[in-house]
Amino acid sequence: MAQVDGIAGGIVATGLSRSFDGDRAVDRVDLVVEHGQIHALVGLNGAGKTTLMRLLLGMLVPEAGSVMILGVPVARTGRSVWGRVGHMIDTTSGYPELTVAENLRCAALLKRMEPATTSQTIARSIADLRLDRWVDRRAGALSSGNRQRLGLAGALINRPEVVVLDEPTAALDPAGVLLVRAALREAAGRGAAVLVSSHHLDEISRVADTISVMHRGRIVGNLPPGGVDLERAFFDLLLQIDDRDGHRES
Ligand SMILES: Nc1ncnc2c1ncn2[C@@H]1O[C@H](COP(=O)(O)OP(=O)(O)OP(=O)(O)O)[C@@H](O)[C@H]1O
Repeated sequence: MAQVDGIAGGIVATGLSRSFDGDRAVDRVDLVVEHGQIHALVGLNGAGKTTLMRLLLGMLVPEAGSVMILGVPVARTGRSVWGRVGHMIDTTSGYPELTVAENLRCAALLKRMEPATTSQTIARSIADLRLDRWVDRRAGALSSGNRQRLGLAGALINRPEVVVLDEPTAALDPAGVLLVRAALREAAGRGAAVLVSSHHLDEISRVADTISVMHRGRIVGNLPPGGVDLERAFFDLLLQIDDRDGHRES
């Protein structure tokens, strides 16, 4: 288990900041995503959730701060670490010209999975995400919800120890939402550190162990998982922060 200054975590971020054109998208964020936990990130459009996830995964370089993934500084991670991480940041996942089955074979290859078990793993993954009907369809010709299912199947194919999913249910039907919920529980249940963003407070509250609220690039507080009237608690927190920082709009 990754251990940093006494903090155990699949992901440990400290003081992360990143600006675009002089505007702070992520502002001095500290975050720990522990093994066996589902950590949800909620916030308004433009709050900085995707940018934070990109920083955590080394897709963007921070101006300040540091990230450790599975105990290794993100800038120094190699294939051995990335083979233990699964993520879905873009909703248009997968190579559009390849079929569902071919995309999953690519994902398995990139994760350096055992060739002997790859076919079995792909079959399991297709069944888990209920993609059976679409195995031979090109990713580019899938509906947005099935494309998202394909992205999830690819992200989870190697049973990763760290999972980062940006709005994994955004395009999904109610059946897909249930599958994601089960997949998140399964991942955390076997000890993975799971970070997931969502705009659906009630839905995320059913699975999350921790709900962090992001606002104007900062993590400004937590919501109680399973709590009642989370929307109200969410907006109360944002108003309180805006009042404190002089951002209140009349
Ligand atoms: N590549 C980029 N170039 C310029 N600005 C960017 C870039 N990526 C993000 N931003 C800006 O950073 C801020 C945070 O965006 P981000 O996508 O991280 O928010 P978000 O919380 O994920 O939003 P949403 O809920 O709408 O997906 C926004 O003001 C956005 O316009």
